[in-house]
Amino acid sequence: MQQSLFESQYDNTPIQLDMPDADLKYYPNFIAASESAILMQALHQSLDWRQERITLYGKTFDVPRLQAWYGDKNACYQYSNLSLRPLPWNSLLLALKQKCENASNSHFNSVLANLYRHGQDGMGRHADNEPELGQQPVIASLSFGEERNLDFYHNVTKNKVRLPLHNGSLLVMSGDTQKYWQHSVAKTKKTLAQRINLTFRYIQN
Ligand SMILES: O=C(O)CCC(=O)C(=O)O
Ligand SMILES: [Fe+2]
Repeated sequence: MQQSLFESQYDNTPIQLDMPDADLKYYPNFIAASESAILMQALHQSLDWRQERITLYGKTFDVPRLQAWYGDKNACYQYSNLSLRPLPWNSLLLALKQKCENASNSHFNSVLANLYRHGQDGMGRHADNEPELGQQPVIASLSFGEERNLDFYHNVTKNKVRLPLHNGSLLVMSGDTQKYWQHSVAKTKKTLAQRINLTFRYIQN
């Protein structure tokens, strides 16, 4: 019999976060700490991490993190007038995708991987509300390594909620979350170890 990639009994009971106009389910111990350390190292080594650049007001900057985009062949997304093709899945990403699909009862065809190398890496405020994600996208966000805060901002009430995402956790964002809330990963001057986050998505074509 094939051995399972995931040996441990994980805790698959989510915490439903009490935030208006959002559907957020948090699984603090989705993957056991011992496994998360191994998975983090495997992701670090096996993904094709790239330094993307963005142009803002005529100036070009390095994005403050490394990224990799994997998925089904046809799961392209539009980015600054470019149609970006994903890299083909590897077996580790496919296994993690399956695990997130089972938990969230959803289907994903792509994943954006982000590597935050230290405290000075982060992600600016945004919503994952691109048209190709549909009206009420389900996004499964898996975190490995250093705990970082995901800060939510309500578009109308300006309410702020800070959610620390810890090693081996899963956050499933669905319903109207992207419509009413933006989120960011703040930079910090603190000395922090690396973190890898995977956001599984379904791109409609
Ligand atoms: O790193 C995180 O927890 C957030 C990533 C994110 O918001 C995204 O990939 O869209
Ligand atoms: Fe996001």
